[in-house]
Amino acid sequence: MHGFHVYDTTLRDGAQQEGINVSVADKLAISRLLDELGVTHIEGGWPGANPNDTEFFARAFGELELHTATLAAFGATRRAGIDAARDPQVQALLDSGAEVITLVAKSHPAHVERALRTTREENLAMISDTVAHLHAQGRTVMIDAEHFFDGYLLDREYALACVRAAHEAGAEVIALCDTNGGMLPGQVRDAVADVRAATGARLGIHCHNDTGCAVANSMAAVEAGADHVQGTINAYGERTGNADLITLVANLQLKLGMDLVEPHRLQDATRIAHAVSEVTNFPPFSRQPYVGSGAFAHKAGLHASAIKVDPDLYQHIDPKSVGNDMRMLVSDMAGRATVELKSREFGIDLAGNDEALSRVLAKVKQLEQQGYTFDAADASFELLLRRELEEEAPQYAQVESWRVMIDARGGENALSEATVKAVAGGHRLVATGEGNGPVNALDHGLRQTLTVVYPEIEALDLIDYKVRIFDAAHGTDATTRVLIETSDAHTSWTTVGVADNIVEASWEALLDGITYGLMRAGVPVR
Ligand SMILES: CC(=O)SCCNC(=O)CCNC(=O)[C@H](O)C(C)(C)COP(=O)(O)OP(=O)(O)OC[C@H]1O[C@@H](n2cnc3c(N)ncnc32)[C@H](O)[C@@H]1OP(=O)(O)O
Ligand SMILES: CC(=O)C(=O)O
Repeated sequence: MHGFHVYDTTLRDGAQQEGINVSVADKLAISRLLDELGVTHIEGGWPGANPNDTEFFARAFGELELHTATLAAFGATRRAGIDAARDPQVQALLDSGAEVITLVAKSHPAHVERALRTTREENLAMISDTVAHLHAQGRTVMIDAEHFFDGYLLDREYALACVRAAHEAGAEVIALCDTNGGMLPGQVRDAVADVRAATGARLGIHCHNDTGCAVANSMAAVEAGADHVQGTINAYGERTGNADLITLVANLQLKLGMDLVEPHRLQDATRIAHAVSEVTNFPPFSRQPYVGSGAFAHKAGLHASAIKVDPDLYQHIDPKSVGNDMRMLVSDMAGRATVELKSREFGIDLAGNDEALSRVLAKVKQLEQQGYTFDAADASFELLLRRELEEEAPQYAQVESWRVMIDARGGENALSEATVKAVAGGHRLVATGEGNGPVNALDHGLRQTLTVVYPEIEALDLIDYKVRIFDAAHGTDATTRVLIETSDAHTSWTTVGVADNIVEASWEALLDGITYGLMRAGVPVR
């Protein structure tokens, strides 16, 4: 009896995604995260194809201490017309030291004849010779049967012959690949069931997402008897990507009751998916199933009112089982229940306080109509809430005035200037900041003015700035919304400002960003 394989190909097929470029150090870091997730195999790359992948294997065996995963090296069957033992590409796979070697093999007649430019018989020999050679060297060999489903639909007998050639030569698993990603679940289910019955081989599944069905197709294959699934973290991969491995594992484990990874590892899935995003430098996708920041976020007021009774009424699993959290989003679609639940996130209990709930809700709806957006700016909502309630948000300074001057010369050397006047800590403060634009200058001016009394401001950084113009047709009368993300190096928060000009909207979002940061850090009003 063999165990189910959770085979990760983030470092190989995931790295085939447009825009991903991972160094050896990145690959080592991702491998550690994959091992924490509990995958059984990490496909590290194609040794011999590029220096990075060769170096990865050379370093991985010395530097990685893997607990759940085995490293697999990826390569191709031998070239047509040469002995497997004399093919340098096959030798590089052996030289990598990997215990598991996965070979991509053709199983579609048109690919054999037109891409490989060889005969069907020679392709079968390429498969069996290469598998037998690597097997004889003591390696576990797996096959990625490329374009399997398209080939199967065109010429079932030939596709089966490729699977049999690999199986009989000693391949442990033959992963059937939907290389072009064009299959639908019914087609995959039928083909896998048929191949299994016809060959008796152990089957795996490798799907791409071109029909948006990579996970569904992989599930269908498992239901038809495949016990090896391939996928990538965050669904990275060639074109539209591969099956999202975390979604797949969560579906199989939480929905079908399969025992694939230890529950405490799945409970770390959100952190791991986001940590991989950090390494690849691709921002996490908020609507990603299970691990997206929005996967358990609720905006509609009616949802919140039911969630107040029982969160399970509007969620398909407990978010904690994948390390995620439920969140309430406050917007003009909110009801009093939304405000009550959101306030609870801030440690404010408004249960039964209908007057306050209605007041805050009315304010939110009125401001959203003017262009504010609180579902994207939690920090501004918390400040609004505290300002509306008895326990006011701290007011760290009374700003008397601010003004900005823009250097009309423009160009690289032109600096804008902002002067901010405020009263704080019993002093009247005035300072001027410079910046490479009016908002940058205002940010510096505000900080320089308040730092004298609140040196904690130095730990706060503006990390993102977004502008949206409403009613652009009104030209210079249009409304501007600014969202500013501020960070204290551990976490970040977003504030919103709306005005009929960009500088005023930015000022509001900037001041709230700093106020929120000081409040969060527990800084008292001085
Ligand atoms: C479906 C997939 O995603 S499989 C993974 C694909 N990944 C990659 O291609 C990334 C790494 N690839 C590379 O670095 C390069 O393509 C290399 C090093 C593998 C080969 O580079 P080159 O030697 O310059 O060859 P090139 O890329 O032009 O052509 C590939 C060769 O492999 C042959 N080939 C293709 N598939 C297979 C296969 N399954 N088995 C054996 N040979 C194959 C082709 O016929 C071609 O042979 P030819 O040079 O005799 O015409
Ligand atoms: C092997 C592989 O990556 C594919 O067929 O898609």
